[in-house]
Amino acid sequence: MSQKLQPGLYAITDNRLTPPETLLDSVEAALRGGAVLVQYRDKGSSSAERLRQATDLNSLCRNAGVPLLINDDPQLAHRVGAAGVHMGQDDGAPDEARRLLGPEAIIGITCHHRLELARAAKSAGADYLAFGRFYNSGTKPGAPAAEATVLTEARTLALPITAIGGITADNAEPLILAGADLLAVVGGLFGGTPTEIETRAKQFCQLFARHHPLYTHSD
Ligand SMILES: Cc1ncc(COP(=O)(O)OP(=O)(O)O)c(N)n1
Ligand SMILES: Cc1ncsc1CCOP(=O)(O)O
Ligand SMILES: [Mg+2]
Repeated sequence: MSQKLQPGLYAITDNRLTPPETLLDSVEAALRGGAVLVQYRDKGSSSAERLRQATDLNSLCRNAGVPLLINDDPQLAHRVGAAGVHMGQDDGAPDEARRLLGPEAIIGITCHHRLELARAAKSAGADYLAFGRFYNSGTKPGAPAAEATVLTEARTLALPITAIGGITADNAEPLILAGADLLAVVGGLFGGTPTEIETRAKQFCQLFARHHPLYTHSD
């Protein structure tokens, strides 16, 4: 792994499953359950609402000692002092995000199922490479499909590897065994009560404890 990132559960928020009224309680529950990284992903809210939510989430995550990344929006990450940003292939230039956010920032890049995108992401200064979707996803049904073998192949790039897309505690094990360091999860984590979210997060952590050689988180 890297000094910036620990292996484990990567919790991603969602307008539908973590609406503004439950956002903080839901993320707090995921953190209690052992999430090691959080992404604020909001495709629907106004920029004022996004600023408010990102600011609140940043305080929550900072207090928990867990990095918060902002999806798509380096400017918002900079404005709230978040730990970094996640960028897709159409979300702008990673080197501009790096200039804005600085060398310590965490920049993750979507690579779909393609190693050539992963190589380019590494050259562009990515801190992790994100592959997926691995299973059917209610959150992003149209995302290109990937096979677990790409996780194993990407190990040669020597960067932390994230898997995403339809992941639940029941189907996650093969992805960790294939080489995922982080499992990025929306629907398999959020929704329901804080107790349910915490329980699901703990189930992911148990999988990491069992199968990831570098997993150290303890509760
Ligand atoms: C960890 C992680 N991996 C992939 C994505 C997808 O990013 P992108 O392709 O830009 O799609 P949107 O999330 O912006 O719809 C992600 N957000 N996080
Ligand atoms: C953002 C994204 N990119 C590829 S699949 C996906 C959605 C992840 O959400 P879920 O865990 O609910 O499938
Ligand atoms: Mg994006």
